[in-house]
Amino acid sequence: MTSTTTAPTSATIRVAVLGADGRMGRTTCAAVEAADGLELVARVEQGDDVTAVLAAAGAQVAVDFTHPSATETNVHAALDAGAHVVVGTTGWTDESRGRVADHLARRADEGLDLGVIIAPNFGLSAVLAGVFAAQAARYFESVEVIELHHPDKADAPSGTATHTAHAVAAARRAAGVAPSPDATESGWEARGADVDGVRVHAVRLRGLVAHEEILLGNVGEQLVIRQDSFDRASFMPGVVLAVREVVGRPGLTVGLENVLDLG
Ligand SMILES: NC(=O)C1=CN([C@@H]2O[C@H](COP(=O)(O)OP(=O)(O)OC[C@H]3O[C@@H](n4cnc5c(N)ncnc54)[C@H](OP(=O)(O)O)[C@@H]3O)[C@@H](O)[C@H]2O)C=CC1
Ligand SMILES: O=C(O)C1=N[C@H](C(=O)O)C[C@H](O)C1
Repeated sequence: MTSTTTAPTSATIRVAVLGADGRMGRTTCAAVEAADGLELVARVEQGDDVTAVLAAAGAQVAVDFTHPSATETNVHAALDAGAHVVVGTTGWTDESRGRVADHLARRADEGLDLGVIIAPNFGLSAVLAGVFAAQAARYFESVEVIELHHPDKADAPSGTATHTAHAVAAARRAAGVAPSPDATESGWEARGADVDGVRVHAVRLRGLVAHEEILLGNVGEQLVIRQDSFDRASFMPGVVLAVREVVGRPGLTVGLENVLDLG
């Protein structure tokens, strides 16, 4: 059931959380309530009319931690309500991001400069791991990505690993590096997903939260870049930062590294 509060106070950013009953939603609601200058005005759940709830609550920023099948619809509904959006949910493609960019452009034409930040990972260790991997990628003959998660996760490979693989692939293309060598002739199902030419392996294991390794190899040497989120609290500084930033950052931003000026 949706709950809202009314009566805006001037200096605060009014925040709605979509997927409020989920693992990330619950943690985000608590982080928003604890953060200076943020006020939690709506907890939105499956079946709610997102545009109506956000408008009634006077939400300035919607934070989406729902499901890959729902997140794009939620973002359009939030933009219809005149809210900026911070998205942590995975499952985005060039096409769905393009439709959000078009929606933002239409709102800007109507005189409303809104921002959307889509970040596959809000954890600093994961953001830095992706940036470091992209920096290192051109210097190694081989690169593969392993992501490891709790077994209740809906999607594979993870949004973070997909984002990392694209960044690594782009860096290697820009530097003219050849594809990773691979003499595999059979058993391709054991070699992981092909994401932009980079092999990505997904592990699901009880006890894990969210973890990523980028393996880079040359003759006689290996570099392993690894990050671990042991607790969902690790995502919260990034979420709070994105909420504060998005109100002054019109248009679409993809990846927290760009908010942190690491991109
Ligand atoms: N960017 C980041 O740093 C992180 C991103 N994630 C991503 O966030 C997403 C959510 O993860 P997690 O919290 O673990 O998942 P959960 O399944 O724990 O929570 C998802 C919540 O969203 C609800 N929901 C589903 N569809 C809708 C909808 N259409 N409108 C509103 N609410 C909806 C679910 O309700 P119900 O149970 O009724 O279906 C549930 O309460 C995933 O895509 C995950 O990969 C996770 C961690 C960090
Ligand atoms: O589902 C999760 O838990 C996580 N999802 C995101 C992803 O798919 O990359 C971020 C983090 O890895 C946790």
